Amino acid sequence: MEDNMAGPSGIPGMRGPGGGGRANMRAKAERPKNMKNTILRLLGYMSETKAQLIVALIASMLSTLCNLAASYMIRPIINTYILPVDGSSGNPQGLFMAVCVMAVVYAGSFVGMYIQMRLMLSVSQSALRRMRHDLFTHMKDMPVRFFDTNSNGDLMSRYTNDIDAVGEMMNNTIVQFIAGIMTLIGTLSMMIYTNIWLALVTFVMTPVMIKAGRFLIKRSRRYYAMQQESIGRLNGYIEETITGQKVVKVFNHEEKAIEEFREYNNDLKDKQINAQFFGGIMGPVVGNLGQVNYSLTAMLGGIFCVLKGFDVGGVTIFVTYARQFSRPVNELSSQMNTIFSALAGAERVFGVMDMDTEAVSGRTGEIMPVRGDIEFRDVTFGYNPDRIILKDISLKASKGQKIAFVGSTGAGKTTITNLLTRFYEIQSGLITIDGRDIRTIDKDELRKNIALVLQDTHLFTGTVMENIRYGRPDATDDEVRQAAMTANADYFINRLENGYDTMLEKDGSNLSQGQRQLLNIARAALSKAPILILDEATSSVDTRTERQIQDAMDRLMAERTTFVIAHRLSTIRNSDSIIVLEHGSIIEKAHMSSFLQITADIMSCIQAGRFWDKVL
Ligand SMILES: Nc1ncnc2c1ncn2[C@@H]1O[C@H](COP(=O)(O)OP(=O)(O)OP(=O)(O)O)[C@@H](O)[C@H]1O
Repeated sequence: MEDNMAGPSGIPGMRGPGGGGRANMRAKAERPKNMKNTILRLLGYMSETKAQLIVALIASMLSTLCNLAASYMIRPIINTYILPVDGSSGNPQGLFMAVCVMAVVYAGSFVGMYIQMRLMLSVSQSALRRMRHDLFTHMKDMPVRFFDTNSNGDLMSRYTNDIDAVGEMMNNTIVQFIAGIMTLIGTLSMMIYTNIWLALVTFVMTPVMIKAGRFLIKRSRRYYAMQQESIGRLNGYIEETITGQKVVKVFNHEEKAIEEFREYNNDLKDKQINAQFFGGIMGPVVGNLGQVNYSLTAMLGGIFCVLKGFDVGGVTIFVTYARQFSRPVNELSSQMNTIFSALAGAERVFGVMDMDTEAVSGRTGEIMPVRGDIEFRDVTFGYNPDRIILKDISLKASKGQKIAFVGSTGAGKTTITNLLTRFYEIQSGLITIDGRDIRTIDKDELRKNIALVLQDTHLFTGTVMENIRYGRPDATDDEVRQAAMTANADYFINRLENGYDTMLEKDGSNLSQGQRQLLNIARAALSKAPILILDEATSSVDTRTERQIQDAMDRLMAERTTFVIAHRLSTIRNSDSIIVLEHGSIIEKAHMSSFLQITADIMSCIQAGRFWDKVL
């Protein structure tokens, strides 16, 4: 068996249909992962329940020994009570007693196996719980870039397929593997002890069996890694299609979706056929070689009995051992399916755990108050260093000012806000808050000072009250209600069946779009953050709701330094300055100092950019 688990089994950046992670996939595939390391890390996870693991191993060892001893007891039973070597007649009474003793020894083997199975369940489930916990806590600290470039389905499959595969291995395989090796050694020793010449037959057959096993293992290992990858890709695609099913339907993309799905599905089928074939064939191939071994030893044993006076009891136990010997080899090789699936899964999980997280302190409690003066100085940025998105951006916002960003789609408005929150780091230039370089401010601290209202509202499963409280977990019920009033949401919440205790279904799908936006605003209103980022919703709602939302946003912006990605003329008019972006550069900055100025500025903006289409 080779140490290196080659191939793309541990590819954390792999993405489904979008393909964003393919480059990542290649990069990782170049660096083969270390199988030994993976096993050691998995053992590390099992060490929490070390005592149980040790007892399970001892129980398994006792079970194997009892099994070997019980098998050996057949020899004296035959030679003493059935076909006594001294030629006397059999002894049924003695035989009964001896068989009873043998049954007790077999029962010992069963009890050992039972104890081992029960303990291993607890060992493996504790290890899996820790793995899931570590993966989840690590993932929460991953930078936004990680989630932008990995499909949800692919990430979800780390928690499902990959960890399940590891669980399957921990539950059964490890003990079976160790018990198998022990049975192998024990059986071999007993065979040598019983008859060295017959044992030689087995010795000759063993390398043949191992060689055949190794060949198949090598092939199936590669296909197993590919199968896991393919599952991740398929999951990613299913997840994208399910979440975007409204879009799929409305654009009549069902056929196309089915076609693409078919591709991924076929790919998985091909990979699975290969993986299962090479994994599954291993058992029968090695098993049949074992049968050859069994027949040869039976034949030779018979000849020895006739010609050399070898005892019948000896032959009987030898053929039993010969059969027993092939069983662990057979079992060990068929366990390889599970083992490789599990190791490929574990490598994918560890792959994510080994990725760099954002440096966050995880500090909770009071936030260090900032005033909210923001400055961008010659900021240049690209999501990929070779494709610059923002060029030399310089702007200033004093405490409480509202800056409206306008510009055609893809101009870089959202990107500016991504930099202020440090979801992405700038390549050059400087961003300061109250004169402090934001890179010197802890990310947790920084983000606690920023409230964010995004276009796509995200509501969690829970009550309305809990969802608003997400903005500040320590807020009292009264404060939540107050925030809902500020957001103009109080009225509609009170009319819900259970008011603030109404459970929101998946992502608030039992609310209207306008209501979801109002809850989003309420959440930000609850936060005491002095800086606000507002991505104004473009979706149209009825005029009354529109007015309510506008009103709520105006109240939200009061007293806070606000960056608003503006889509409404009213928002632009109420801003202290507007910044027109085009292809990542500021092409116009206009300050709203007087009515005349407003008109002039808007006119110049119309001339400067195509944003007017959008504003209207
Ligand atoms: N996560 C990302 N990875 C790589 N490129 C990105 C990413 N997000 C945005 N971009 C690119 O950055 C550019 C600016 O995008 P941005 O989202 O800032 O535009 P925008 O002005 O907010 O557009 P819109 O009004 O349509 O929301 C676009 O060309 C886009 O393709």
